[in-house]
Amino acid sequence: MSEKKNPVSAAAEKIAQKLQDAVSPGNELPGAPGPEAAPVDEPTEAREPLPPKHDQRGPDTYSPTGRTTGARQRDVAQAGAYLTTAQGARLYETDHSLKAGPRGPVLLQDHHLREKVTHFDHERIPERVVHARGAAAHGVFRGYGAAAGISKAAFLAEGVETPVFVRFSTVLGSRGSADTVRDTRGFATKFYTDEGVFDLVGNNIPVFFIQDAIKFPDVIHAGKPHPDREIPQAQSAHDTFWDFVTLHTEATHHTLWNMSDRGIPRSYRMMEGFGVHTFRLVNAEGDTTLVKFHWKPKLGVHSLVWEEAQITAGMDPDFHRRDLADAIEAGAFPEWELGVQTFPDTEDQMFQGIDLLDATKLVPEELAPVRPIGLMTLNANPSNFFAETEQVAFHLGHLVPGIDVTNDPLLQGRLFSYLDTQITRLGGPNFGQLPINRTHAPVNDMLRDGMHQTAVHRGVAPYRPHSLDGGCPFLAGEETGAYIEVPVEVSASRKARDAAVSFDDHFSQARLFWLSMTATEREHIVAAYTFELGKCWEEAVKERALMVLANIAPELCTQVAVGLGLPVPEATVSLAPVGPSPALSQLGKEWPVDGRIVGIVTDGEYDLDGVREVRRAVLDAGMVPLVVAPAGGRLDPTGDPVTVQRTFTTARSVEFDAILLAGAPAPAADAYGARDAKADDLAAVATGLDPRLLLMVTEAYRHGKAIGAWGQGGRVLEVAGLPADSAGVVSATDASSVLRSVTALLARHRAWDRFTPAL
Ligand code: HEM
Repeated sequence: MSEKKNPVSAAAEKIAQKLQDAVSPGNELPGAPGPEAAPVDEPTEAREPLPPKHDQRGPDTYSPTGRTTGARQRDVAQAGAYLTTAQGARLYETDHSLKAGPRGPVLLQDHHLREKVTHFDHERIPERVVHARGAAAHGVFRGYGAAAGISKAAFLAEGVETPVFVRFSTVLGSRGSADTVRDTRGFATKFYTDEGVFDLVGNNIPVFFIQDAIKFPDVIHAGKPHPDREIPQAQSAHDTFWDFVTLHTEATHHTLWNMSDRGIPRSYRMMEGFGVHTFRLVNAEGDTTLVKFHWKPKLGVHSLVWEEAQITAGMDPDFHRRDLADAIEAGAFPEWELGVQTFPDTEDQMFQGIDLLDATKLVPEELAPVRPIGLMTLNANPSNFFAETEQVAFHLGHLVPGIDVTNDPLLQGRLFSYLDTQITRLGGPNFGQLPINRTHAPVNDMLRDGMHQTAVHRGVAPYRPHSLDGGCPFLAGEETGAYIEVPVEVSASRKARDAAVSFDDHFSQARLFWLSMTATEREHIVAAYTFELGKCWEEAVKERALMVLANIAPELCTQVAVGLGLPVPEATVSLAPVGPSPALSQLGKEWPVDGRIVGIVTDGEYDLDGVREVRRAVLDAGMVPLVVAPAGGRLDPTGDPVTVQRTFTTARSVEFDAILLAGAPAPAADAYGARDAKADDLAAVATGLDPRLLLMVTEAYRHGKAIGAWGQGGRVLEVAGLPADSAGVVSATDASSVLRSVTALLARHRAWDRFTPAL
């Protein structure tokens, strides 16, 4: 089968299958592989979350009498054919409570009722105080060995494979908020190494709002909804956020990234990740190197446009979550290379004038290239959201030999905060025993008791040294043990609530970022500031924000001021003499098109052969075709049927990366949809085209998406007023040449020429 030769294509086909509108049995996609037809090089077993090795350790099953003290937890969860109570008693009824007669009061003795309702009453745990909304996946990390000279961490050695669990998140929103809001994204990775767990808890933005963790409660209080009415949800477009970031101008650089396209990623699969802080690596000889960690996505870094992000938040609030899960389920496993920028571990911990302990600063890749040291592949979805994604607990203090922290004051505060919050969030100090948090290395600690203790520890002497339990745990040597502090000198100084003078520079790198953007990206930034500040109520906050922008770039400040209708202020500092870092721009590069979603619009009759052909070609290119028609069901059911996956009632342009027009569907093909047509769409109806199709096409055009048409499809372009020679619009006589041109456009993500930058 061709799917076996081309796993990407097979993966795309499976995504297409997954994305179908409620397809009835027997209505499968023609040619779609069944579950048994998984691609050969992606065995289905590999997609199962790997059971923690620690599951087999002694204490779980130990009992002084030699019998097990209970079934192992994984056997308890839903084993057996009968419905039971939590105690394993089989139930014959679960829909009626025990009453004194059919119409009588409920009896207190009904244990099944009380157990069921009580457990339900306690099902929720507090959401994370930040990063509450997230999605996660299992995978594997494979070391390249390129870091062997600078770190003795065993999992970085060549060819070593380490299971990982990654959770992506937004920061400000609650658990139920939308995925596509403008925000920073969390990118936290747990490596289950043979030497213990290593967590890399980063973001998709390489700098942070604040330089010292003591301000974290403040920045989060400012960014979260206002405490009186708890609005707005999951947004920074409100007074308190802008009040904070303009009073604490160290936040300027991170805020600028949020206002750029990085604040609205197209997919978790298309985001970079950054460890943000500088870490210290230690090699076998004890030599140290300072590093910054980077995750580079194989699919490139891509973003939504703002209107698209807003529409998506309503049409599909789970857009990113769904995208990640569907891709993995289909075998289109997302991949990132882990890389490091390396710096000499000098006494001042500066690199070319950049303070490596200041988390509001990045080091341009042109000055310190990112050296790849391993590859991460996400290849399995969690089996249970709560057990895994919700209960996972990351911590910067989870370190392995060869990786150490630095004195970055933001990092130092984080070392305290995560364990502390998790004790509340996960209900006690034993959350490390939850399956998703368990290390895969053997454990022999002296931590005892506490809420939710599930280990049955042996012996009487949980202290060291001891002489009672017939063997005292060994201590590792300095070379192999973790938490050996690198003997860096701590300069004798006076205690002070203070920071280094270099921390006072709040604008130079914001300017560097601005200068690194293309004209189109700058226009998006101007629009984002104008939107966000336009949502603020307090004039003083807006004026202060303009003063901050004047210190970054006068042209940015002027454009935003025009949009807000406010005077342009003078800069309060002289503009920093910095140059651009072209690596920071997302544009001008070409990337693989794997997993891109292509909508194929048909009227249901015209050129169905072209539709079949283009659908097959989209799959062969590793992309996902979704057939859109006026009504659901199957087209040409007696011939070679084509399944309709979206109708004009369920489809919206935001779901597609590109649209192919194979026909020109008429309105009122479905009566309900026709009623949807608004009065101002009547003109469109008069043209003989379904107004919802015109909305889809004009929206896609506004969002810079590639649009292709052939045959009857060309009429849609005409009615929509899109000349066939406009940027990113392709018209030809046959389906294959249209798809060829559209695929080439997709490699650049959008038809960027369609935006007409003023800057
Ligand atoms: C470079 C700066 C920072 C980055 C990159 C960062 C990243 C993250 C990420 C990715 C998460 C979500 C982890 C998950 O998916 O479970 C998270 C959660 C959290 N962060 Fe940070 N953070 C930063 C700064 C801080 C600071 C300064 C503090 C506190 C002083 C802090 C406190 C927290 C807390 C309390 C949570 C919730 C943890 C949990 O409930 O498990 N973060 N952070």
